[in-house]
Amino acid sequence: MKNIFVNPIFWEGDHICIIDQTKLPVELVYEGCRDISSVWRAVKKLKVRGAPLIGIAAAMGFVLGLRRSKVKTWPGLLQEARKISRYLASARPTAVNLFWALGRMVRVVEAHEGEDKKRLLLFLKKEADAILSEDIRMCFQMSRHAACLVKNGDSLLTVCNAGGLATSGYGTALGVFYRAHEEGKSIKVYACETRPLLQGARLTTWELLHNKIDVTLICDNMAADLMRLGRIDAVFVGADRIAANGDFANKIGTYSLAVLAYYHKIPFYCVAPSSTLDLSLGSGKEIPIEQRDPLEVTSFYFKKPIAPTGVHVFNPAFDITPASFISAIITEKGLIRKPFGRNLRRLHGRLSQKH
Ligand SMILES: CSC[C@H]1O[C@H](OP(=O)(O)O)[C@H](O)[C@@H]1O
Repeated sequence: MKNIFVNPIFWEGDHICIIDQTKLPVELVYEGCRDISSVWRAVKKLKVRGAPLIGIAAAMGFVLGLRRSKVKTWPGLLQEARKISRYLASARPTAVNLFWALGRMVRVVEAHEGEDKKRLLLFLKKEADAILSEDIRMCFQMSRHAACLVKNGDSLLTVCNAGGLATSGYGTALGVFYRAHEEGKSIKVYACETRPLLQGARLTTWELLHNKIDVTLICDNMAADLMRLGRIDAVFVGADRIAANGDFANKIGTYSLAVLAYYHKIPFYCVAPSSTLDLSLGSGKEIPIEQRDPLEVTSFYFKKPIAPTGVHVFNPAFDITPASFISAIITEKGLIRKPFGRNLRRLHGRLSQKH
């Protein structure tokens, strides 16, 4: 088993414990979530963030919510389950993992209709644990499939945080870097700071330094020059939702890196588990993009204003990268190249139906 150095979420007795990622890198703060609204708030405020981790948190929050509910009998339990699912689903709209995980939890309730609540909760806890352990396995598998894409001495670029903090502990794009490092390859990572919430500056650098991987922090607007100077050998990013044709949503700024990489003939890879696939969507045009609080842009991480009051703000949390810009998508089932539509279906079948 590869080393997992960070545990972003876990059960602590009867409640959920999370790393509050908004406090990193200054403080490593663990916070207890004792009810469903604290899980919802943690996802909304990005205390817990990253597509796979949002799904894991939703599954655990679902268990917490039904356990604390006063409803004990049927059909009330099924109605309550669906209400909990709708509530948690309202936290953020883009990462399909949230809806995929909640769909699994509701299906467990439907499959055990009439069951005693105590036993039902055991089945639900088992499902939430499975979602977590599957993510651990998928992240390791993706890092193994992608190992052939990283050569000794490579300089790699990434955006946002697609690491252990965004998943069950090992990461998607960063899991590739961890694996390369574990195999003794000498790599250098350039991390885009990722305005406005600075997941790259705060979280990716924290993870990579913790794992003794050479990391250089850059402003988002410096990536083009690094590529022009021939300093980047490949780009690896995560994803929040991948449509059937391979278009995918990821942190805002990913699309510009894809265009730059394409222009500079630099391989561009998207690393994401099948829980991030939404094959019910034909293309990226159908992926909902979260619009966030303007204050994230008009202040420097909410600490001090950096724009005059009254300025209009455009603050989408994600953008869409068309499949044409992608060299390969890496899932737990392997390296998927063009034509993505056919190859995603071949490898992942009818996965990720409408949620
Ligand atoms: C492992 S993919 C994580 C994915 O989620 C991030 O978004 P956010 O920090 O807003 O949750 C970003 O898109 C990452 O690539």
